[in-house]
Amino acid sequence: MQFKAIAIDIDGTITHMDRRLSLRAAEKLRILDVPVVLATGNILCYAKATAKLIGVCCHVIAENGGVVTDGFDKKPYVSDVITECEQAYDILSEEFKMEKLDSRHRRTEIVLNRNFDIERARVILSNTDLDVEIIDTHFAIHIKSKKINKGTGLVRMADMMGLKTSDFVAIGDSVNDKELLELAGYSIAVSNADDFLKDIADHVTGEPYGEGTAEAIEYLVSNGMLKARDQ
Ligand SMILES: O=C(O)COP(=O)(O)O
Ligand SMILES: [Mg+2]
Repeated sequence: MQFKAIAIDIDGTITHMDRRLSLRAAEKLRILDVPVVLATGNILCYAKATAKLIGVCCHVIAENGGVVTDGFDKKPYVSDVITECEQAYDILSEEFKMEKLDSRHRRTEIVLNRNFDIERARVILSNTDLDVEIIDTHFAIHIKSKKINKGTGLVRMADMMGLKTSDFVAIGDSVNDKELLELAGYSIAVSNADDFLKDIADHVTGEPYGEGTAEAIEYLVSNGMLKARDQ
């Protein structure tokens, strides 16, 4: 089966463990002859800069699906879900000293340094009626609305591109990639991924991090599942 596009996570999937971009993964993505959608928990300007620097076009799902755009200079779609996240943050601040990350640029969720007791925070929030969850991607902790995720972002993006979510291959490493991998027509987890993600993926790479993604793209191209440009 040939797929029409790829949606791919950034941290832990096209990077090394320390978040340096894997140049091998970037080069493999750049030579694909299908649209490359970066799908990330990072903020929009970070994701757009990553797309620009890799040399792929402008399809970005940022903030775990809260922010979606199909053009570098277009006004993005921004979900209206920040208020509950702020209320959750205010409640948790009474208990923990927390450090927000990128807060000036983050529009739909709150991201925190991984330096407080998440389990305890989850218990506190479970005693409220807020429709939010706390997720830990191993890179940061997100207080996010349960109404959005990279899967809802993919539905929106597919619609904008005139595609179905099943037309996509998806690659990821972490809990915030679950819905993305579930909705894609074919899903790949890099070998450093959380075990539960490897269990739901159609294919798991032998190599970890960006090396795993480079391996995955070679596999997809050599099996006729994605088209690459002639070299
Ligand atoms: O924002 C994070 O915590 C991780 O980012 P990612 O979705 O690109 O892996
Ligand atoms: Mg990741």
